[in-house]
Amino acid sequence: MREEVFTDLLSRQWAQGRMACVGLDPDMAVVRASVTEPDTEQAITAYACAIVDATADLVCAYKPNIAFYERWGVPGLAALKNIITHINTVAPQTAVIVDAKRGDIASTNEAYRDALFGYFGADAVTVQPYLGVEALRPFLDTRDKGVIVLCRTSNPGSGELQNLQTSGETLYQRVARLAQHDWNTQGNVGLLVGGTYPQEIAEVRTITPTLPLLVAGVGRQGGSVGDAVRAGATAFGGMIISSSRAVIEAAPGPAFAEAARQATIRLHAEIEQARSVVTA
Ligand SMILES: O=C(O)c1cc(=O)[nH]c(=O)n1[C@@H]1O[C@H](COP(=O)(O)O)[C@@H](O)[C@H]1O
Repeated sequence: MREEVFTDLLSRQWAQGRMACVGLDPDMAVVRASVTEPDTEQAITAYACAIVDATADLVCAYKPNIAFYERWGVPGLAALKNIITHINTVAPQTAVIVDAKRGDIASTNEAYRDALFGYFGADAVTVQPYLGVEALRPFLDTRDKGVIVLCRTSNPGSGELQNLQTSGETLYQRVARLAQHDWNTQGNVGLLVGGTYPQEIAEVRTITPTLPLLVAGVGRQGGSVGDAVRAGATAFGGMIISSSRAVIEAAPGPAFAEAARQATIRLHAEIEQARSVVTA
């Protein structure tokens, strides 16, 4: 496990104007079209590491979703480990958020914590709060590591549960309030908000003036980067704006890495443009 504290990594990146994040969710058809390595572990590793090399100066974080590695079994998980090691080597100031959406009883969460922070070396993970804060303790008590709690997700059906009214507020507002006032005792909690719901991002930001907000759902899911940033950015940054397919699948084929760089430049520019309005 490396020593860097997640929130320190983030603050330094924000201070340098970086809020973009590239989601490393490799689709095997795209990988095969883009690199020549026949072996699954080597192909996924080569593909993702080339994207890292092409974008590391532009982003505050990378967000591999573990599902895209687990689906290939041992070679996929070995590739994920290789990629995180590569990021730590070539971009040691860039955070790695492993998107695993974990959350189980506390003893099982201890096993998830050891796998994600210990074995894989994540700086932060995504978790779901459905079992309550007591169950999330193993993550929350790892104070150097970020714990990003699903609050208002980007998918069309997210309101089915997250919009339910609970004591005069919605469930996602309640999650935001608990995160800000009760769960963040170690200063390592963030919230996931969907870029497809800027109004809800604004509500969450009102409830949580200080927590980092991870935004997914811009790019291929159609969320507006500008609307998300205007709804949730703070004077210090405050957000991690993540895009996966729109960046890493920008041009499957030999020029995939350069195309990913150009897509990341556009993402960064959209963030910058919206931030200039926020901070003006
Ligand atoms: O936790 C997440 O990152 C997440 C939350 C959410 O509400 N919506 C969402 O799309 N995600 C993840 O963000 C990534 C989105 O990928 P793209 O739609 O290709 O940018 C995937 O890894 C999703 O699992």
